[in-house]
Amino acid sequence: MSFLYNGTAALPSSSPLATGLWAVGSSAVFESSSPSVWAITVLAGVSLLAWLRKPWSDQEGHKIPKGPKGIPIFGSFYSLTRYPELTLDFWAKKFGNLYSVWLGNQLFVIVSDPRIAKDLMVTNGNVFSSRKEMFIKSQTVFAGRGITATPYNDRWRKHRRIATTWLSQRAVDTYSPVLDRESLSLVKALYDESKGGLVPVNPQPHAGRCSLNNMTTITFGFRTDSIKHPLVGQALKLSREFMNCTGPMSNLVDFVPLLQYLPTPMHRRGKKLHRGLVETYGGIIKDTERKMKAGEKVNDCLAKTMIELRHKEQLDDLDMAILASAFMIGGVETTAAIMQWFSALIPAYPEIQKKAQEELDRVVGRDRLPNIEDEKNLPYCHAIIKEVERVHNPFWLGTPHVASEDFVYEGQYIPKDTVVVLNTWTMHHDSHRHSNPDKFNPDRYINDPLTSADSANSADPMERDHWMFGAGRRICPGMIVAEREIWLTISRMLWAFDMYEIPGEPIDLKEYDGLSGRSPVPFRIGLKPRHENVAKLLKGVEL
Ligand code: HEM
Repeated sequence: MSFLYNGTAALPSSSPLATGLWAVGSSAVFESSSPSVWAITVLAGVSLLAWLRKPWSDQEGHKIPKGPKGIPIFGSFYSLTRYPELTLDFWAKKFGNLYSVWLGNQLFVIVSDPRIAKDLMVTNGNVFSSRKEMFIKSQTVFAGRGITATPYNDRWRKHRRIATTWLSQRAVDTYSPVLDRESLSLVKALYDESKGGLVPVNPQPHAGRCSLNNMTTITFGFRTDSIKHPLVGQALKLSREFMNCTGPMSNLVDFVPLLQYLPTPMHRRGKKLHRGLVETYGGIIKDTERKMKAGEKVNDCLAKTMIELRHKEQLDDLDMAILASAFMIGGVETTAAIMQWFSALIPAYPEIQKKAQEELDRVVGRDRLPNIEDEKNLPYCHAIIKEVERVHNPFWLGTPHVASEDFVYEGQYIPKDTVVVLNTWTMHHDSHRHSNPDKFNPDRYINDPLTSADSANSADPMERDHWMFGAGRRICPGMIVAEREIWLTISRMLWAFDMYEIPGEPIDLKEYDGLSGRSPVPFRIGLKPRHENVAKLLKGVEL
């Protein structure tokens, strides 16, 4: 048995953390036509010098938080693998709740405690609300535009303001009928595909289309009518590729600047993804603009708002295409992943399903489906959703923030430009906050009636339900729409179906699709309608 270098020394090489380390690095860095040896030598020399000049302490002698030292040039990059959250958790146990990691020349500070998260990202939000302009995600894929990857500046404020006009509580109330319709359509699609409960179904593409339709309606004012619609495949492919290309700690080329001058496969993929986003979503916006100019009817949507505001807000075509892309990426894989993890997980817990269905029968009855107003009266169903989100946060590393000035926190130095990562895996598995954290147990949330959006404002950060939506001024602005959408789909699936595992087809809850965003690997489940009103009430529902 061999051991990994440095901070992960206790992890056996047979562990999932150890597999494929060098494979990740080498394929991510060089193309088959490698540059000449002397170019590599120069690159290595310059990178080594930069590595040696790193800031380890400030002028008053405050040191950066301790952490794994890493190796010259690459830092600890090779200790992170397909499961970076497990490595971060391992280091949190070794170095504490605030530690540092170097990846190439980039310093990361990893936050694994709710109080520190609040102190830094909320209380000192003026310092910790920026983003690093990552080479692949920000510079290549988003071309410096959009809201998600933009530093804390006026462009970000403008885009956040425009995004919020479509994501605030008031806005979401106006288009709740859309969310209502799409969740019904999802249940109907599952019912039809299972032939009324007779054949197994993979719910994933249906969940994907449901989230997609919500976002296309909000962003572009239209919906798709089946999972075979060309936009479904194209949009899901783009967001999957985005998840695979933009992990906050997964691209060495982001952290070793000289590699950015080499023709790496990742750079090529980033450029192709950029083109795909601009052609697909920029193309729809252009079409919308053409219709508006021709006096054709265009439903209210983000695209229409942007076109109307383009001169006042000085939005160019690229701004609009990338802001729309942020909705189509941020709002699709995320909510769909929660629906998918729920569907993968719940068949293993028939007693939890039964308890939720007894609550639904008691409060809602069988003559209608649950709706938004029912949520406050269905604490167990509400708790199931929070527990799915705790154990299967689709973005364990979230979108890191960046310190925009030097900061000293409890005697530890966090230099300007440090990337700050919320280590939500450790926070969601902290046994002081969540007893027996490896157990799927919705009861832990039974006395928590708050929405996640309200919970994020809890005075005591230890009371916050989970950290799936991030923290502080960059917290996910799509929380309200996401929660509403997830509530309607999951409560209605519980109302309509007994969900069970197909004999001989175990569902893998550990492996996943996607590098930075998580959804389960393909699986099938049985969906038995619970009573005859299911068919009756779904009759006539539009697919
Ligand atoms: C389960 C669903 C979702 C999850 C888990 C999720 C998660 C996140 C996280 C972790 C962040 C970064 C927060 C931070 O920096 O602290 C974020 C930002 C963002 N999310 Fe979501 N999100 C979800 C749904 C949505 C939806 C439905 C939209 C709708 C458009 C959306 C749009 C955005 C945008 C635009 C940002 C960038 C905000 C900024 O940088 O200022 N998200 N999301």
